[in-house]
Amino acid sequence: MREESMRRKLHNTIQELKGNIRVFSRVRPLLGDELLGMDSDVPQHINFPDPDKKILELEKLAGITPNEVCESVASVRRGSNNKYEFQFDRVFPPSSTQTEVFHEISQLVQSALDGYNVCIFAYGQTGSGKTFTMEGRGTGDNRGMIPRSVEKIFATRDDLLSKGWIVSYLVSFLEIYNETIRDLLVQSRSQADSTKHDIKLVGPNTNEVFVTDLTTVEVQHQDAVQVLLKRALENRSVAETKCNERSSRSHSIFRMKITGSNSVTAESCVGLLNLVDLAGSERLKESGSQGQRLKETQNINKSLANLSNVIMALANKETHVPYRNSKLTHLLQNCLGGSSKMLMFVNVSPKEECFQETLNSLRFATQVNQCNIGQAQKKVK
Ligand SMILES: Nc1ncnc2c1ncn2[C@@H]1O[C@H](COP(=O)(O)OP(=O)(O)OP(=O)(O)O)[C@@H](O)[C@H]1O
Repeated sequence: MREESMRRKLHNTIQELKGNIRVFSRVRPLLGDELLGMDSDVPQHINFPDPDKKILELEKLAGITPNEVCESVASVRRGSNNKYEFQFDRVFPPSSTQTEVFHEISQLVQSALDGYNVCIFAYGQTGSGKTFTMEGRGTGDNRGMIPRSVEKIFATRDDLLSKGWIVSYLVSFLEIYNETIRDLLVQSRSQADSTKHDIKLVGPNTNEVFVTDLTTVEVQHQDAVQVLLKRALENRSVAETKCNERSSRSHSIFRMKITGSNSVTAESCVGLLNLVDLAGSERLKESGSQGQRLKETQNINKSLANLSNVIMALANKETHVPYRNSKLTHLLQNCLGGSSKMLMFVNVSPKEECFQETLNSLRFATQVNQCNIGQAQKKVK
């Protein structure tokens, strides 16, 4: 227990020094047909030169016009032979397992249990492994960050109860598609399509918001969360057939609110864990979108740009933070900023043809990594 509390303290100290914003990069392996004609299952244009696993090097193997690649970010170095070096808090090569990745975020999940607001994002182009990282595949070793976080949270339950805590866990799961909120936990699909949801402040003297008419489920056991995740997946896949791979075009937010009160010590605390699978980040120019797709891409670009604007405004301590400019940041406004902890995965495709998008994603992540958004505060009464 002492070791655990020391680890927690160290995590909080590191996070405070970093300003409570961390960035990890994860490169997925080459899969299926992508391996055809390749000498190896490891991408040749992405190198991991650093034994400490903090540097990712992108190398353009065959002709790219240097001007095509805008390098304005200080920590991105363009070396010879068109090499671009990026430094993050942690870099996960294609061989990394879900267990290894979760190990690096488990202290943040602990922070939500300790009464912090925590946001973990997956950012990257379509097909780069965001959903695999967050939700994972199946119930075995490929389980993603959401089920693993839930397991960690429930693993502490008995210990908390034995120490006199009364705890409750409230789960919601929604998606934002074309700036419209859709409840992923509804029982009836027609209800999901017909209900309009708004974002409102919980009270006059708080920046805490809630979504009107959103299903929130109190869960007593981790298996109950699995049932909810399955329901969300079904609700999403139905929409997908109607809206053409909609899940790639929407942001999804899994939220767990952990409330605890202890009558013995007269303590209470509330933590919020948000696990956010962002919509594919590909640029308009590269995506060649038209019609409905164009509208989707514009909405995605707008909301991702606004996420970046919010982070920059927080880092620059600006008096106005433009939370309300998109549903995503409006919804997360009390989980981004001084009193919260944030981590961003930048997911990377190993395909060489995705070089430009990879570069765009890594540049975005580098900007986020350079932000210092201040110290987090626990919400303990
Ligand atoms: N680390 C990994 N190991 C094995 N398979 C992976 C890994 N990452 C991703 N995949 C597989 O690659 C494919 C694309 O991944 P995924 O669907 O997670 O991408 P995505 O970024 O969420 O895309 P979208 O934006 O379309 O939702 C999936 O078949 C997924 O199972």
